[in-house]
Amino acid sequence: MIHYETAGESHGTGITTLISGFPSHLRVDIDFIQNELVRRQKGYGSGPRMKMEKDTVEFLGGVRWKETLGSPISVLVRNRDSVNWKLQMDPLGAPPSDYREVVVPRPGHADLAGTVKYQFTDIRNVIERASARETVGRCVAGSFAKMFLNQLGIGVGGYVESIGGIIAEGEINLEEKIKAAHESELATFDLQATKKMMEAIDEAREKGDSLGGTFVVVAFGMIPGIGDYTSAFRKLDAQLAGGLMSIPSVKGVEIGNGFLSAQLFGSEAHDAIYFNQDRKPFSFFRSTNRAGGIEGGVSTGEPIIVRCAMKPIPTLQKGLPSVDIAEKSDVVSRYERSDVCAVPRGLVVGEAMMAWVIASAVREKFGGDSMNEVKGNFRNYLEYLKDFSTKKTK
Ligand SMILES: Cc1cc2nc3c(=O)[nH]c(=O)nc-3n(C[C@H](O)[C@H](O)[C@H](O)COP(=O)(O)O)c2cc1C
Ligand SMILES: C=C(O[C@@H]1CC(C(=O)O)=C[C@@H](OP(=O)(O)O)[C@H]1O)C(=O)O
Repeated sequence: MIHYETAGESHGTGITTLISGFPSHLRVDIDFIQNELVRRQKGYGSGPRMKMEKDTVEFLGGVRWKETLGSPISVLVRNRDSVNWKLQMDPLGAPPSDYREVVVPRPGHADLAGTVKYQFTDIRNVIERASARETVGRCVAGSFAKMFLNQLGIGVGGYVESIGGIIAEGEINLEEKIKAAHESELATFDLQATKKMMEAIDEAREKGDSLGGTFVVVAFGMIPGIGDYTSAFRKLDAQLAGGLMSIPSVKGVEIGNGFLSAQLFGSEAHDAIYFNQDRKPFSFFRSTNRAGGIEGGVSTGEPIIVRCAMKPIPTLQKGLPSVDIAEKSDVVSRYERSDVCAVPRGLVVGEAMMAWVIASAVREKFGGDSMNEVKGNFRNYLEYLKDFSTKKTK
């Protein structure tokens, strides 16, 4: 029901995002959207490009006087770096006489597979669109999803859990971890680990290498019944896995205790069901949340917890063995510039994707053309949950 698409190359004019399916009268908080884009640019380990860009949204359609109109929303974020690529990226020009095609693919990037697929000889054509520059558009779309969910009391946040095998630790709850992460240069909550992670990033940079890590994204204020067990494609866990896995360099997605649960007895792995009349609107609850808030592809009402693993950045200053696709000769992969570690930036994109997937399932459940209608349908459902919790059926 909601849909987004992005267009644009990393060094072209900019990234446009076309978003459809949001109701009218959704308040648009421009400061919030801008702040999300600032968050996506930050993080120790970011490369020179992030100092160059100053991502700023320009609305081209769908928003009037700080509210959505119900029509498709079109947003442009310009690439500041594009001034340095005018001739190389000119949509209507021709290659400059001194132009040299990129012929050495980077292992780990889309370079070789993308070039052979689209029958290019110039790897530049792949680099431009496979670049995670595109994720600025995801964060624009995700900001709309977050603003929509916030109106219904659902919030999405997250934190970096590990970088290069250094794991953040601390006996604090999820909300506290996320709050602390907002203050940290690496979006993590453990000060000691942050220091070690920064040292590891420095070491990787000095060695011409790169690092990956893990981040955790969480949705709070969930109600039971979002997503669907009746269709493979509408399962919330499947949608989340797809959305988060689509982020460049994310190679693993885990819902709740996913991989750990494979080693346990059932009695240790599931979340027993309890009842407490004082809990409103839904009186059924769990004292653990090993399932990460989803059973059978449907939200249980507990927070949704998803962990993602990002592989190390593929562009290495020291290079990796590769092959020149024109000459068919052994070479070392090329380097211009790059992030050394992008896990804190990946986290922000992860939050955007989680918000998008949940907003999509919420839109599907509650329909409505205006925010009033959405909220009315939502309130009716809360009433139903209350009845479900209080009325005995036998
Ligand atoms: C926020 C973010 C920033 C990234 N920055 C870089 C970068 O500077 N250099 C690079 O080679 N890869 C970077 N990547 C990763 C590549 O885009 C990614 O590995 C590549 O597109 C291949 O896709 P895959 O890893 O999903 O197979 C970044 C990823 C994200 C999410
Ligand atoms: C531009 C962004 O990320 C880029 C993602 C990226 C890659 O290969 O994925 C490579 C780098 O770009 P460049 O080659 O121009 O230095 C990153 O800076 C961004 O996130 O806005």
